[in-house]
Parts: sequence; structure tokens; C-alpha cells
Amino acid sequence: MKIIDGKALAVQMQADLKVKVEKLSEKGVVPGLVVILLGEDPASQVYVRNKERTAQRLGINSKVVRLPDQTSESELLALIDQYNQDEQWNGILVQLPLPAHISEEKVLLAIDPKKDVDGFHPMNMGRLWAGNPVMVPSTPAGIMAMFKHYDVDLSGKRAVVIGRSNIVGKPIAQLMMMANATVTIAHSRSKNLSELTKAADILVVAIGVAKFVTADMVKKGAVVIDVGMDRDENGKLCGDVDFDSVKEVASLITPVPGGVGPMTITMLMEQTIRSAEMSENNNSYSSNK
Ligand SMILES: NC(=O)C1=CN([C@@H]2O[C@H](COP(=O)(O)OP(=O)(O)OC[C@H]3O[C@@H](n4cnc5c(N)ncnc54)[C@H](OP(=O)(O)O)[C@@H]3O)[C@@H](O)[C@H]2O)C=CC1
Ligand SMILES: Nc1nc(=O)c2c([nH]1)NC[C@@H]1CN(c3ccc(C(=O)N[C@@H](CCC(=O)O)C(=O)O)cc3)C=[N+]21
Repeated sequence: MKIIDGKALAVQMQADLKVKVEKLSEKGVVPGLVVILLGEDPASQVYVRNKERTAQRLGINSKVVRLPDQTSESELLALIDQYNQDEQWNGILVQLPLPAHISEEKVLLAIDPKKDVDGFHPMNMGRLWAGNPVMVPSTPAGIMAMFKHYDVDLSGKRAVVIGRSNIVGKPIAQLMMMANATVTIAHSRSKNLSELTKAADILVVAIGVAKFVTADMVKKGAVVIDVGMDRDENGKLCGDVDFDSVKEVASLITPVPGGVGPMTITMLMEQTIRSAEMSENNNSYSSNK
């Protein structure tokens, strides 16, 4: 068993990104990321602070707009429109989940697809599913970067994703399919889940249930990616995978913390930089393939 060190890979990739930002800045193009956060959810506060800190370290111009929970949908939409028009900000991210009185769909549709560094706008989701991604959601992009760095070849392999959210499950399934894996997407209605997961060469878990995947559900030698950000019975941060038992079965496994999380932030920064590059090149909004 080998542990995938997401933290170390993130640090390594961020060093390259810092150089990129310096070069762009010399040309007068400073990438700018604005993060909009509604409410006081403590986990969201931590993630947003991590994003802000990383952006600053890389020389990316960053701004966090903190708004009260009761902010109206129209206020939020007006604010997004203001940042859509403002050339100084080439990346706009609205932290999810949003309060129940605000339509997530309307908000995601309002963000200029060119500035949608999360890749959650239906235009960007559609382009991903069409096989010509422009902006890719950062968690799945981070997982693919880990596969590349650790020489995990997906071609012809059986990959199983547990979770079908728009921000993790669906896009990672599509990216693995694009890398020629045979992909199964499981969710809370799936029957005989263990049977599916036991057949997986690659298992990606994104459900939000602490230590849900146990060793008996995993094939010997499988690669296990744990996206979960959960709390165990003692309130300690843990993932969706029971790391201590599954690590004995897996050939490669990500820890929580220090696995997918740091890579998510890194890919968000990469995407922000790419979006700044596109805005420099005459607003060309096109796939990078
Ligand atoms: N490290 C990182 O960078 C990130 C971590 N996360 C974390 O990843 C986890 C998942 O996030 P997200 O995708 O947004 O979650 P959602 O809550 O949007 O989706 C959860 C998915 O898991 C499925 N599910 C829930 N319980 C079970 C179960 N017992 N068996 C099988 N499937 C189940 C649900 O099925 P159904 O559709 O049927 O309801 C749903 O498809 C969370 O812990 C979140 O905090 C999220 C984003 C980034
Ligand atoms: N519009 C939007 N975009 C997102 O990308 C987005 C979102 N909304 N909502 C919530 C999820 C979750 N997410 C994480 C980012 C970093 C860590 C992270 O840094 N994790 C650290 C630990 C953090 C801690 O100590 O709590 C780690 O795993 O090592 C985790 C989770 C981004 N998300």
C-alpha cells in the first residue's frame, strides 16, 4: 500500500503556478479571483480561507465577499453581474451550498462562463460532457492530476464512483471515461453496492458519510480516492473511506486530510490562471485540447 500525498503534490504544482503568475503579472495581467460566501457555515469558512491564503501566496489577486445568510437572490445576482463586467476579476466563485431561499441554478447560470473557474455553469458542464472541456470542476481535476502523477493508467480499467453530484461524482465519472476507463456511477439507490465496488480497479468515493467504505468492499490492489470531508464519532476530520482498514487492501489510497482537498484548491488556482490567460488572448474561450 502506498499513500497518495495530495498535500505534497499540491505544494509542488503550486510552485509552478507561482512562476506562471509572475510571468503573467510582468505582462500586466494579474489573475483575479473573487469568492462570494453567504452565511457562517464553519466548514465553508475554512475552505474559503484556504482558497484566499493560497491565492495570495501565488500572487493571485484575491477577494472574499462575505454576505449575510439572508442576502436576497436578486442582490446576489446583481453582485455577480457587477463582477462579470469588471475586467479586474477573471474568476468568480460562489461557495456552495447556498441558503435554501436562493436558486443554485439561477446563480450558476448568472456567472459568465469565461469567469466560471468552478466549471459549474451549464455551458461548462455541457462542454465537459461533449468531450471538449474548458473549465473543469476543481475536485475532479485534482483527482486526475493525482492519477497522472502516480502513473495510474485508467485505460480499460473498471472505475466505480460512489456519488452523483454535479460538483464531484458526475464530472469525475466523465473525466475517467474520457481517459478510457469503464465507468459505473453508484448512489444511494444502488443495489448490492459492495458487489459493484469489489469489482473496481479504481474506486472514487464522494458521498459525505464518515468511513462508509470498509475493507470488505474493496478489491485487493485497487486505487481508492476519498473525496469525503466528514467528522468521525470524536468530531475529528475524516473521509468517506475507513482509511485504517482499507489501506491494507488498496495499492494506492488518499488520506483525509492531505489528499483530495489540497489538490482541489490547487486546481482552482490553475483554472483562475488559465482564465486570466484566456482573457489576455482576446477573450478566447475555447477548449485547451
Ligand atoms: N475534498 C474536496 O475537495 C471536496 C470534498 N467534498 C466532500 O465530498 C463529499 C460529497 O460531496 P458532494 O458530492 O457535494 O455531495 P452531495 O451531498 O451533493 O452528494 C452525495 C452523493 O452521495 C450519494 N450517497 C449518499 N449516501 C450514500 C450511501 N449511503 N450510499 C451510496 N451513495 C450515497 C448521494 O446519492 P443520491 O444522489 O441518491 O442522493 C449523492 O449522489 C462530502 O463529504 C463533501 O464535503 C465535496 C467537494 C470537494
Ligand atoms: N463553489 C464551490 N466550489 C468548491 O470547490 C467547493 C464548494 N463550492 N463547496 C464546498 C466544496 C468542498 N471544497 C473543499 C475545498 C478544500 C478542502 C480542503 O482544503 N481540505 C483540507 C482540510 C481542510 C480542513 O482542515 O478542514 C484537506 O483535505 O487536507 C476541502 C473541501 C470545495 N468545495
